[in-house]
Amino acid sequence: MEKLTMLDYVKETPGVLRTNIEQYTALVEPLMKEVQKKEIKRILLVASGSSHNACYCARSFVEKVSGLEVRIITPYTFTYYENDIKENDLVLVVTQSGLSTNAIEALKIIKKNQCRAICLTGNKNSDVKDVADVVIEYGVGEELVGYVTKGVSSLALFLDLFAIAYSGKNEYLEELKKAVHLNEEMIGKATNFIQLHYKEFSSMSWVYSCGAGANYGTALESALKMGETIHIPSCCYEIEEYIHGPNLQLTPQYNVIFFDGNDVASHRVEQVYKATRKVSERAYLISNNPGLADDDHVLSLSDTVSSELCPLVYLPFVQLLSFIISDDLHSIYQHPLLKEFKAIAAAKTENFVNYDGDD
Ligand SMILES: O=P(O)(O)OC[C@H]1O[C@](O)(CO)[C@@H](O)[C@@H]1O
Repeated sequence: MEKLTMLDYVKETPGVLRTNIEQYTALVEPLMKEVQKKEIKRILLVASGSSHNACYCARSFVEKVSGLEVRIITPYTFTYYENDIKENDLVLVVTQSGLSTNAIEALKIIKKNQCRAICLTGNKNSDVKDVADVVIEYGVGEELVGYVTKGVSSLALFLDLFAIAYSGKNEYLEELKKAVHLNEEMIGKATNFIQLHYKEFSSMSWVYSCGAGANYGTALESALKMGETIHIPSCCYEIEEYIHGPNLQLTPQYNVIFFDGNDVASHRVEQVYKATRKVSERAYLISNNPGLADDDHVLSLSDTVSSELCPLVYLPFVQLLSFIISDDLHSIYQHPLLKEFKAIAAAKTENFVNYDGDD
């Protein structure tokens, strides 16, 4: 059988998201059982890499709908510096593979603090089962490719669905369905957009991704995914922070991608994008800003969702850009010395199987 790719999983995602929305009460029930045990005031999400970014993609929606504060922290910082768990905290360690060594360490710290060690994962039979008190799957199904795409969107959706179940505000389900519809539209539109600017995208030496609000999560994932796959320096900035220093090194060679939430801040995104275009033609904007409809560096869709759900719509763009360019350039293969790196500092347990064959 042909090896599955990121592209296969990007295409599979809208169907999985639809199914998860349809079956959301059953999907979030194990987590709902956990929150019924005590009063919750804050959710603490402990996660790395794409799992961490998916939490950022969901945070604004979860806070708006549930009324709960959401804090996101990396497992390393949690384990060594900031693990003061409050009585009304719901702490969730999130790891898609269930094989990240730092997530396992975070679960051990939670147990040591005599709190409930809850793990959200893509695979409940993975190593986390040996340390967690309870392991809950978030409905990604199987994703063999390490450069996860389906897992990011389905994790963000799971957190959104949990907020709906927790608050009883079922009216938000319709907007989630609309976001999934636009996620599917984005797959086609992003593919065409990448082809339109193929000479520039396939010759990037470094790239900035800029977003704010929920799209800070989109920008984080954009930066991580391109760095992981295209193997170029790839940074994420909040929109306005980008013009407080990082912009000062701009030259016409710089690539900058902006994610607009189509909300009250859009006018400022437009200004920052237009300012960047004065220095580099390699600036791109994902936005439905009607004032930019004729600009072929702007990718827009047939409709919008509230800015809190934008990441669910925009993620296919960053995933496809990472896949198409890294696949065409064969850039995904790691330097041979990375083997020696991993022998000293491993991010995954020995049970991790590298499906991609890139190490
Ligand atoms: O969600 P997990 O499985 O803990 O993985 C976190 C991150 O670790 C990596 O697999 C790298 O080790 C990333 O690709 C991923 O985003």
